[in-house]
Amino acid sequence: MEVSDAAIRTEGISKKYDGLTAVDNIDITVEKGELFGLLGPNGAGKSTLIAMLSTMLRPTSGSASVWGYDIARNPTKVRQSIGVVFQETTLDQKLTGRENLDLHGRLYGLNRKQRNERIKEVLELVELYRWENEIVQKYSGGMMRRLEIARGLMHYPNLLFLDEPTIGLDPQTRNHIWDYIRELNRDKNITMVLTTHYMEEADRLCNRIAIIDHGKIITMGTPQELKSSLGGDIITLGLSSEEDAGKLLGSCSAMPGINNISASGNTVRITVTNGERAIPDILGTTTKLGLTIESVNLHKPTLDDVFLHYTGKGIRDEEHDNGKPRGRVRRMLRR
Ligand SMILES: Nc1ncnc2c1ncn2[C@@H]1O[C@H](COP(=O)(O)OP(=O)(O)OP(=O)(O)O)[C@@H](O)[C@H]1O
Repeated sequence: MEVSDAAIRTEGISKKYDGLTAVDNIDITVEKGELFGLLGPNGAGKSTLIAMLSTMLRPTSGSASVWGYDIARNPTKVRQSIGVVFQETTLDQKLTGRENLDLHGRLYGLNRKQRNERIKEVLELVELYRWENEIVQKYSGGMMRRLEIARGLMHYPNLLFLDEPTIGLDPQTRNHIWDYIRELNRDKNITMVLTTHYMEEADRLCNRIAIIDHGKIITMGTPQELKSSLGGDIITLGLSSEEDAGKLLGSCSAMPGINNISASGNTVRITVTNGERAIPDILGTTTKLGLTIESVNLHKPTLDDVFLHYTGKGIRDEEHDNGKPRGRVRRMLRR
C-alpha cells in the first residue's frame, strides 16, 4: 500500500479465526494528533484490530500503515513508533515500578542516562514518582494502570494504543485516567487510539469515534455528529400492551416533526426535532386513542442510541462484563 501521512490507515483489513471473522474488511484513517475511539460491545473485534495494528497479530487479508510504515513490511519501525497498553496487566508484580520501566527502556535500547531521565519524566506525568521503589504487588488497580501508561510512553512513541484503559476501575480512578489521557494527547501531542465499551468514556474523551460491531465499522464521526445523525431528541413511551404500542405507532407516524418511530414490545421510541414541543401532541394522540401511558422519557441522544439506531440493539444488551480484565491478549500472542 502507499506510504501515508496519516497516523493509521487501513485498507480492507480482516482477521479470521477458524470459522469466525473477528475483524471484517475495515477501512479507517486516523490523523496525527487525534484521540480516536473504537467503541463496541465485548467481542466486537476491537482488541483484534489493535493487535494487528501493533504487529502482534497478522491480518488474514488487507493491509495497514502505522505512522507511515507498512505493518507487514516494516514491523520494527511500527513498533518503535507506538506504545501499547494492554487490557490485561503485563507488569512484573515482583519488581518495583522503576524496575518495570527500566526493563522496558533496556528492551528499546535506551542507555542508562536516557532511562533514568525518562523514568522520572513518565512517573511524574502519572504522579507515581514517589512510589517508584515500591513493588508493583503493593500498587492499587489504578496505580497499576498508570504505571502501564507510563511504561507505554518510555520509548517516546508518537502513537499510543490503549485497550480498555479503565476497565474494572472505580469511577474516581477512571476520571483520573481520563485526565492523563487528555493531557498526553493535548499537551504532549501523542496520538491516541483507545478501545472501550463504555459509551461515556468514548463520548467524553474522543475527538472521533468508530462504532464497531461483529468486526465491522457501523458508523464513524465526532460524538456530536453521530448523535446529531439521529435527527433530534428521543422520546420513549411505555404502553400497557404491544397492541397499544402498535396503535400509537400507526397514528404518530405521519405527525409533523417526527423523524423516526419504532416499536418494540410495549415500548414506542420516537425521534423528534424538538422533544419538549412534541410531547403534548403525542400525549394528545394517546388520549384520543384511549391508550394508557405507563411511562414517558425524553432525552438527548447518547452513543447508546446511536448504536441502537444502527444495529437495532443496545451496547449494554451484549455486555457480559464482570469488571475484570480478560486473558485475551495472551491468547492473541500465542497465535
Ligand atoms: N485468539 C483467538 N482465537 C479465537 N477467537 C478469538 C481469539 N481472539 C479473539 N477471538 C474472537 O474474536 C472476536 C473479537 O474479539 P476481540 O477480543 O477482538 O473483541 P473486543 O471487541 O476487543 O472485545 P473485548 O473487549 O471483550 O476484548 C470475539 O468473538 C472473540 O471471541
